[in-house]
Amino acid sequence: MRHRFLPSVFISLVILICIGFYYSNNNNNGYMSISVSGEAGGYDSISHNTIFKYITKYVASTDEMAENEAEDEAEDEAEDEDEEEDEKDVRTDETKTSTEEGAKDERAGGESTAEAENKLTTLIVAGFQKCGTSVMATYLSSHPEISFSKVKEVHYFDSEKKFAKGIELYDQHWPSGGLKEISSHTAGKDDKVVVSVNSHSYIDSGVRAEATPYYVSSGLACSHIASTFSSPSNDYRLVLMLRDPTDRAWSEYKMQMRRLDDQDSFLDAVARHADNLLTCFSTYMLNTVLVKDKRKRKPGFRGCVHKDITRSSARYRKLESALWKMINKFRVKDDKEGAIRKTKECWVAKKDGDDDGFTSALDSITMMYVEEEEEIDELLVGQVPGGTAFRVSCLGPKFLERLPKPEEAFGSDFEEWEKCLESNRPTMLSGPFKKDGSFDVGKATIDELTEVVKLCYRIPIKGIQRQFLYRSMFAPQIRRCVEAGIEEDKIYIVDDVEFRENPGKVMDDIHEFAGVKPFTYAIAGKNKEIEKAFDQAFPAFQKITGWRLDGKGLEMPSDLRKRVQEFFAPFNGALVDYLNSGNFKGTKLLNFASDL
Ligand SMILES: Nc1ncnc2c1ncn2[C@@H]1O[C@H](COP(=O)(O)OS(=O)(=O)O)[C@@H](OP(=O)(O)O)[C@H]1O
Repeated sequence: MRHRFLPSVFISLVILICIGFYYSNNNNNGYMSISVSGEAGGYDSISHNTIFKYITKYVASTDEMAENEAEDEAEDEAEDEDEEEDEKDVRTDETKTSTEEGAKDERAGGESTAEAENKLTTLIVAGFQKCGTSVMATYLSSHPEISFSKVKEVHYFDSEKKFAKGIELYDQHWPSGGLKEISSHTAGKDDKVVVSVNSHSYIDSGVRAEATPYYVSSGLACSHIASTFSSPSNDYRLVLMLRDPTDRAWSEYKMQMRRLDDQDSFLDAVARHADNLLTCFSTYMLNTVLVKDKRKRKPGFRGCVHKDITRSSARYRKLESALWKMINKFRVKDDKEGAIRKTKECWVAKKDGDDDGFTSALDSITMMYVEEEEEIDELLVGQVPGGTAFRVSCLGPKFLERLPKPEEAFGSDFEEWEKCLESNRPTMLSGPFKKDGSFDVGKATIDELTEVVKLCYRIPIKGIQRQFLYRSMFAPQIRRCVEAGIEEDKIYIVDDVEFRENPGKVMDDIHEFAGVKPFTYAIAGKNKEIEKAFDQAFPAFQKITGWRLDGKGLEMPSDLRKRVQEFFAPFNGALVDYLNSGNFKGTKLLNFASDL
């Protein structure tokens, strides 16, 4: 008994001595202590005891971590593909409630048409950006027979990568994995009826909805939609919202201004919470190295960074991946301990550095965030008291986006269009060109126009998008969708003026189009209430994107407005002709083109 027990005691002792030796060694080399700092600044060293406790905790929680990490990896993989637009609307579905009068009565009628036929219809608000899609999403998400996606914008059909992963990925955006959720109504405060979506049973039929206005502009989504929903029991409907193209373009400009404000406040937050970020990251690196697997991340890294930084999840993820890149740079492949040392140097050396190069963690983080990425050797900037300092730059200046003044921004859009026409003229049909060689939109057939637009706009593109003109070229984009296989009578066209002035009527038609029962929205037409309901349904959307129901302020310069209006006049003509020649549902009388 005694003999069997002794070896294990011996082994444990050796392990403990090794760990102790390892950390004492590291701590004695002048720059190896793990720095800890509070948000107020200043550093303390983590004692051996703390490290030991940390390791013990780490070992004890390995299984749990492995699970979390697997989840994190899956999530990261999915998230990495997301584009800027994809990040903007995280909806916690549990909070989704909407106050509606009369819902009880409406539901008393029994099953919806779609349910009765046991078919699933996916209703997609597929366009156009800045044309009121969020208001439409707010209404639809309040309808008792419509299960709305957990985020407003799903961005599945516009991504080759996501689409390749299969419909299951899409289905996950609905609470029951894509299956229709039937909501019921319970009496709420003041005898109003509360629609509570989450607490109800699920069925595999009915109507689910989402609103990704980028779909129609992506050039990819429509063919993906057409090929996905090809059976009558698994059908689709598209809603396309239209607005005066000049107002739409200006609304996009204003939104981008707000997003840049958000970027700047993110940068401020990084600077403000740099010490805290540094501390989190030190711990994160320690754990990463111990795990000895570069893909494994410490669960909770996100959790220990201040929410002002994580709030903008797209930006936060870029920052995190930059930090991760940095770890890999400092990693010495065949020498894990060396990797630890180097990784730590990068951070810990700064702890004692006062004025020489790195005045504080705050400076170093800010620098890392804004500077051009360089080779590892060039990152060495010399000695600071207490250790070697590494100047680390992980995110390039490209990450910092700036929006030119309106005239310049639209000006380069005009230029791009002209240049494209110029360079593609030889390959285009000769019909729509004027004598002076310029392209005559007014003379072009819808197919010629569509061809030109396809040639001229490279899509999809990433980052803050400057496609003010392109996104307002409605007709060719609708045409491209139809070419891709979307049936005209499965497209419902909404005119924004009619939608604002008579939302009840528009929604009645859409209910019929989607196959759900009529429903009266108590919030219809009341901007304040719509905004409230929208924030409830998609809490992060406004904060992250700068979305506003009414993007007040900043008038479009009048000369620019005139120029843009003139540019779009022939496009409006083409749109009216096209809609009237087709089998589209919804309105064909567009207020913004009423004088044509
Ligand atoms: N009821 C109603 N009907 C139509 N349009 C409305 C309505 N209410 C708001 N708006 C205007 O829609 C603009 C925002 O559009 P989206 O929600 O589609 O924006 S986004 O693409 O989701 O970012 C935004 O435009 P701007 O105010 O010009 O920026 C809103 O004012």
